[in-house]
Amino acid sequence: MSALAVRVRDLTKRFGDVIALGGVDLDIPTGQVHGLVGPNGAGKTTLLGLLLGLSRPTSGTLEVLGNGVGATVPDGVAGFVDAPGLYPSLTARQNLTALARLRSGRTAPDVDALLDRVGLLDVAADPTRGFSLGMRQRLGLAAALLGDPRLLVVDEPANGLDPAGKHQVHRILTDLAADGATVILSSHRMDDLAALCDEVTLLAEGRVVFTGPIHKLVTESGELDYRLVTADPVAAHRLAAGTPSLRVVARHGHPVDDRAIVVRGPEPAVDDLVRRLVADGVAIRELGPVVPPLEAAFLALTGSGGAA
Ligand SMILES: Nc1ncnc2c1ncn2[C@@H]1O[C@H](COP(=O)(O)OP(=O)(O)OP(=O)(O)O)[C@@H](O)[C@H]1O
Repeated sequence: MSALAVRVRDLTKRFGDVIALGGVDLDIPTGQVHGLVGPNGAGKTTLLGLLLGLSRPTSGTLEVLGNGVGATVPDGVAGFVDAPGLYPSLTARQNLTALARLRSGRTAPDVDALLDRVGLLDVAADPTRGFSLGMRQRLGLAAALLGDPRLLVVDEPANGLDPAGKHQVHRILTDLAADGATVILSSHRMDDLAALCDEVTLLAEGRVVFTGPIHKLVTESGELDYRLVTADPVAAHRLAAGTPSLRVVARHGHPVDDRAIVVRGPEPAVDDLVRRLVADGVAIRELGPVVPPLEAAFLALTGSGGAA
């Protein structure tokens, strides 16, 4: 088996005048959960659709599971974009059985086991018409798992799920990767991506602006703002102002209240301040980044003003 589940070179996709993807290069190793993130309109859905064979590239090379993607998608690839397609008048069990027959020409023996795996066995006999968004996502995931995919491509798989459901879906995805499959998921939830993914690719305006391990993405944000609450805000302000490479700032939207100060600088300078506070006997009650580091990196690299 190729060490790469996905190999993309100079991939371009145009819709008329719109360049949804403009010269994307990307390697996704086998056996990892890989996150795709980016602002609205960055090209994530377009890329997922190309991987699933739902559309064809305008130009460039796209190899999946060691095979070039041409008129057909290689065996072993499954998933959904936007939302899973279901037959509303059929029950959950009937939906999966029908899909299994369509795909393999025979009834899959493991439909109930799959429904159990995604937490839908209790509602197996209910028509999917009445399913919530979270239930649809789970059934879509079960449908994608029908053929034991080696590459699973999913769009916001935890959309609409409560915390327990989200945990269950995350577990399914990480178990798949632990068994050697590759999972590519698109999400706007940076905390989900941080919890799930080995590596992430950040797209902006149809281009890759970062690809690699999450911890490296975090370092891309450079200086962060940290909110510091101490037992003695006056002393904390004085010590922070005297710490090299550190500035005391008040940011719009993050006003400094009378107990807290906000400092901006690299991590080692914040460490330095902590040592100074401790040496002066100033008790630290809270210290943390104002914007989570992943979100800060997202904003820095995409130049977005809004949240992920
Ligand atoms: N079928 C289409 N016809 C015309 N333009 C399209 C089509 N599909 C996508 N686009 C355009 O391509 C660009 C990328 O869209 P895409 O849906 O891939 O972005 P995205 O990153 O998935 O965004 P979102 O986070 O909002 O889902 C956008 O400018 C979009 O308007």
